[in-house]
Amino acid sequence: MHAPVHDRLVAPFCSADRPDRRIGRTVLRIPVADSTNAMLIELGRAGAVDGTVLVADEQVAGRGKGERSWFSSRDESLCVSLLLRRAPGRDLSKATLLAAVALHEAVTRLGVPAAIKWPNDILIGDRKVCGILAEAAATADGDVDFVVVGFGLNVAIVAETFPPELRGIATSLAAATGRTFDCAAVLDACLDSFSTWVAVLEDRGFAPIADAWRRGTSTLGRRVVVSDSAVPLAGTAVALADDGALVLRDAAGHEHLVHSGDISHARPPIAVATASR
Ligand SMILES: O=C(O)CCCC[C@@H]1SC[C@@H]2NC(=O)N[C@@H]21
Repeated sequence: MHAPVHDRLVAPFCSADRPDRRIGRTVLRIPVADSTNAMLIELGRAGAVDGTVLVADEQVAGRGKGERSWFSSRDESLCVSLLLRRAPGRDLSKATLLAAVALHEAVTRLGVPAAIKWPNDILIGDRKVCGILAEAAATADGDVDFVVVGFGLNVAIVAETFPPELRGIATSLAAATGRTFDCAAVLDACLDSFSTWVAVLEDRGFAPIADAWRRGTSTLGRRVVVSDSAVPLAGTAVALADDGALVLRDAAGHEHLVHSGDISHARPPIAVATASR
């Protein structure tokens, strides 16, 4: 049985106490987390303030999308969660796309060409360098109390360290570029970027986030396959709807809204299965 999260926190390794920052004024650090998302939800229920960031040196039960686990490597990847209490950041679908925009910006500002795959994977080439999982915590009445946005960013993992099933589909900043990156500096860049984009959302609404997402994505215009839909669904990704759904046009010209789930980018030629609305 673990001690309560509060008792396991240690001094942060990146610049904490930055009042200028919207996200990460308070950075909490834990040597070993099961899941930073799970722990920050626990801290949020205990009253952690809006914008609190939790970073783990090591994460042993990282949660991925769709009940999957998330692989990380001590000192070679960032496992980070941040807490959004205030509207409109507390909206799960907005937070999901905002996180993609913020992390895409942080990675490209580090000089690494990257792209967003719908809804919020960050790719270098065709390989995933960063995954994002936004989770909502509910009040007793069932309303959203706060949202926790977690991201796992592969900073310095070398190709051979990835488990066999991830080799060929995952990469890290260092593996993709041959350069050296410092986790603390990368975290700083990410928190600066989150701070900027949360402020944009609060001041100007969601439209600038959606526009930045559209500029940063490699999904639009591509043929994609929805892997976990009940009916086989494939087609061309033609737009991002205002609510963050992906608009998919199938071979028959019918448009489908994909609100959640996983897609894969297909390389042509593909056999396009069609499905009606
Ligand atoms: O499947 C995905 O692409 C999402 C992966 C999200 C992983 C991060 S690592 C930090 C945070 N804590 C977790 O348990 N998951 C997220």
